[in-house]
Amino acid sequence: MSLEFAWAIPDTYIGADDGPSFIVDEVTYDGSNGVVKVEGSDVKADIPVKDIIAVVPLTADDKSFPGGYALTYVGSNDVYTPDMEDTTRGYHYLKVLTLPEELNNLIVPSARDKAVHHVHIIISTLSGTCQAESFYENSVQKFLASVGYRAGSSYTIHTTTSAKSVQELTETDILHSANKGQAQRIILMSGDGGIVDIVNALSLQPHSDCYIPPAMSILPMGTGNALAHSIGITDDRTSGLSSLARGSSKPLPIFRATFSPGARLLLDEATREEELPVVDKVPTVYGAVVCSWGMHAGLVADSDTKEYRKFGIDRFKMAAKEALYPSDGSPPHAYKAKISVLPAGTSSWQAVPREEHMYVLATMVSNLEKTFTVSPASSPLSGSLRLVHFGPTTADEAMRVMGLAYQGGKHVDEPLVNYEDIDGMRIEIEGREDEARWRRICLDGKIIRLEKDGWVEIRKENRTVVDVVSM
Ligand SMILES: Nc1ncnc2c1ncn2[C@@H]1O[C@H](COP(=O)(O)OP(=O)(O)OP(=O)(O)O)[C@@H](O)[C@H]1O
Repeated sequence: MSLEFAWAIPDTYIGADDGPSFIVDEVTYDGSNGVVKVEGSDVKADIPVKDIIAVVPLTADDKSFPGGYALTYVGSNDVYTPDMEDTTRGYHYLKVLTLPEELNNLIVPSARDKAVHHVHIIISTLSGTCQAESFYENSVQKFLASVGYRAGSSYTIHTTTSAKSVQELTETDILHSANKGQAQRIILMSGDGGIVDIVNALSLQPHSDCYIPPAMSILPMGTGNALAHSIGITDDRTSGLSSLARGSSKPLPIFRATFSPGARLLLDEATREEELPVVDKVPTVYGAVVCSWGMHAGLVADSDTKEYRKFGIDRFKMAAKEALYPSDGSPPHAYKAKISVLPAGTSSWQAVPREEHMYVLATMVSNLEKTFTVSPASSPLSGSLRLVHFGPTTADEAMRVMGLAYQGGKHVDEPLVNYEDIDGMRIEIEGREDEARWRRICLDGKIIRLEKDGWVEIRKENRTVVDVVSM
């Protein structure tokens, strides 16, 4: 099987402004190892099919390639002969005259061939290690241009300026259009925080009868990126671009958390606090990823500082070590509360037969990080809610057990760990924790402090407010 590449076009080369052009003599496709081989006088590359973002049919105005295709893929410096310099991993763009059948499923229509509904790009500047703006400028913008989308006419860019930016945009523009029955695409360049802001802004207000859930494409730019990892968006090297180009949308399952009246959202490294939104007189927050208390909530809260954020994903492990091995040499904290669960498919609450706890985490996703499989039985977007929990143990044992989550989720096979399919969970502090830091709840990365006799209850929510795009 052979492909006929003509050249890489310098002005549409994605990833650098002055990419050189190449004459390609021979291109072959090897189905057995899924690799497209490009060989020419000054170019040589093996392109794994996994690295191909999209194949776009060229329209009649591409006169030099009538009936051809534009092929975009994640490039690397192996596309060049050694004497050519390229230090960036960019997104390359080639024109192809004939396409082997095996690549037909990678074809997406050009924006010029279809009606474009409204597209919002949200660039969350402070997510993760602050890469969203540069990824937009160096890659996303150029990729969208290669499939016929132009900033301004076919999409609107929204760059965050505060922690409220995503929420404000969603509850004004996006909700308004959804309620008018308009189909929308949100390209979200953030971590899980941007997702929970969108979910809440769309869930807390009433919907019209003609409400259309916006379709959200995630380009993961956060630290954990739990939802993106759990639904396969990061399975290839295209940083979410292949799902954006070729994915389809499915309803995003969510849960509802209700809180006691004195619960407060902690902000700005816990220097500020806010009341929670109220629904039917009850403080309410919606989530799509996780609700935890104990060790996990503590380490997310403690590591959400400017200092820790510099360390990227390592901030969670660093904070976990500090929580497990306190500097005064004392053992890790034994968290005290009454916990009840509503087992899946039942209608009666059951108390967890344990007074003290270390790890209590309910989740709708499988992975909290790419390799941290907290709930191995959770399948993508299935809507199941699973609870992982265990009681007090030594720091070394907690490290060992949760370390097994990095081995495909083997921690759930440990006798110490309880793992349950649930429809709901309730945590009641009952005045048993004096210090505020032991009463922190993590909800999709947001930190909410309960009062001394406070409580939180979560339940699966049976409605769709937003769709999510995945392969
Ligand atoms: N310009 C800004 N000014 C202040 N806050 C911002 C700004 N841009 C983004 N933020 C806030 O930064 C936080 C980023 O959270 P996000 O979840 O996207 O990234 P993360 O916490 O690194 O990743 P993850 O939740 O996946 O681990 C959000 O709370 C968001 O509101």
